[in-house]
Amino acid sequence: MASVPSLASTVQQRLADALTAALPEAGSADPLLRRSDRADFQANGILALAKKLKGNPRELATKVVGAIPANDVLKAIEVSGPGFLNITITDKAITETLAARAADERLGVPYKDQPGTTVIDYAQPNVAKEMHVGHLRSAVIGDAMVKILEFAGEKVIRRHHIGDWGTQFGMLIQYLIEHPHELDHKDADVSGEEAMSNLNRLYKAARALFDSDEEFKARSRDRVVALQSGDEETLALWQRFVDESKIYFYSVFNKLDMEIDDPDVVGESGYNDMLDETCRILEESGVAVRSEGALCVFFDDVKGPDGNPVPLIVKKSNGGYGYAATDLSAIRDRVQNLGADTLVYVVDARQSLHFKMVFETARRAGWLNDRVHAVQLAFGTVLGKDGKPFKTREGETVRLVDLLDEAIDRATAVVRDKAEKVGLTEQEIVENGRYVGIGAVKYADLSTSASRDYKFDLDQMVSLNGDTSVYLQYAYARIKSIIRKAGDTQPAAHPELSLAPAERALGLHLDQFGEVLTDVAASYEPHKLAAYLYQLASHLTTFYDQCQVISDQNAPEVVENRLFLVDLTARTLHQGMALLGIRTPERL
Ligand SMILES: NC(=[NH2+])NCCC[C@H](N)C(=O)O
Repeated sequence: MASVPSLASTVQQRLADALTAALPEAGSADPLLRRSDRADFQANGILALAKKLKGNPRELATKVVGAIPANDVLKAIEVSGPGFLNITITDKAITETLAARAADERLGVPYKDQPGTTVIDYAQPNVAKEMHVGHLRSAVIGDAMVKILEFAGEKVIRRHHIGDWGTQFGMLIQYLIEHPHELDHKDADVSGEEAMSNLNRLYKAARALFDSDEEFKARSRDRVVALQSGDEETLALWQRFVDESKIYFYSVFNKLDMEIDDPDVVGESGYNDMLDETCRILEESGVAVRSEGALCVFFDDVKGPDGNPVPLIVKKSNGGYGYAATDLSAIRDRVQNLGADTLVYVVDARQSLHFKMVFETARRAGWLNDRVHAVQLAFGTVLGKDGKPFKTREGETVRLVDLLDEAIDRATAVVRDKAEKVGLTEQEIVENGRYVGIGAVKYADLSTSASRDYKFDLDQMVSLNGDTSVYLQYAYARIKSIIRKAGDTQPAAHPELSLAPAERALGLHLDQFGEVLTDVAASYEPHKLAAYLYQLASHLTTFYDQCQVISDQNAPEVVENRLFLVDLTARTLHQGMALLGIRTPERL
């Protein structure tokens, strides 16, 4: 089905046409249309135009209004104040537009004008290490962006750039060689928890030995050399660490109700074969230069506290490669082999300097250019209730799984509280508890601008009132229960009916869904979608206060039109939440 133009864009177009007709000397001026409290929309563009044309704004405004041909979208246009236009839409146009949206399975949301290929780098934990709240943010924000971009028609390739390479593996592998049963499982289907606790135990033991035993340290260093030179036995053991960690990662992602496909997990090690060439190209083109034995890229605007330039080191003086060489190789791969024209990195803001230097280096090398660009969707730190970086009382990093389990427990209690009234089975309580708990965690993250730090506060997250996912999930379930009561039929719209103020407000908000999604797909700001959905639920609440849906007092077509409105609201909520990666249970 074709996309449905929003009423705002229809009005904008009519005003722009009238502007050109009435004031040809204005060229193509923007009427600057905004939603407004005084009417449905307000256009402020004539003020600026009057200044430019040295005319009287009210006179110009009157002229523009006179040039609008008769139509059944605009009910009233008033010139007000110094030369604003207050615009009211007809009820008929609102209902007809909504009916067109309802008839489309995409709710009339347009596809991107020129879809391209985006490679998005997100959900990138580190092998043999616990996942923490920072990994949660990357996963949650990244997953939402993947869904939003795909919905917009973009081709999206996911890359989970896990930390699976580095000198620490020498120590781990050497320890495993000397204690060969440390990663053995009791039975074949080992749980993620068990896998991680094995890795943790091994890591701690290896670390302790490494720090206390010089001979083990030496053997570990030799092991790094063996790993880097591709020794088969060493690589096979390294692979065991990766596989064991994946069992754990996948169990966490599964708990997060997130799909991660194994072929999309291309960790740092996946670029090993490219590192030499990447450095050779950079050196030969003069982008990178030798400095104190290391291969470096310098930037005019990157200096340390002492005023000396801080370079990006692509190859260390001992010949080793680091994080930067890998990321530069990944850019080449993503652009040249995967055909990306956009690269998105959902990574902690604390790595912003790294990405700034990596992107600039890639531009100098020509891998990024006018046609191919890269952005870091940088996110802030997760704070505890006290406003300090999130730590346990003992000062340790909080384990992600513990948090998720606690969120699910709290949410299950909330669901259970109301379960009897709704008539939920035990199985539904458990399932809904998961959806509400995981939804709460995701929504808390997605409803604040990613660049800001946010407080991880479970009490607030599962609160039934306020800007939370449960509030939205209840709004959805309530509509579903009304629709079930009405007999579960597909309600039709009645454009001939006049609308109450709360119906118009709800309707006009519903009409903005596509615009919001287009904006979010372009700006990488999923919090705008969360804000839109919260406002939608708030409009719905006002609507319930002011308008009865099913009532003997209402004519049957009023009932049906209201059912139509709430049904479209439910579909919009469902679609919007799904794009944020959050489920909306039918009964709650
Ligand atoms: N291409 C990248 N560097 N992606 C980000 C990787 C994040 C890294 N594994 C971390 O835990 O901090």
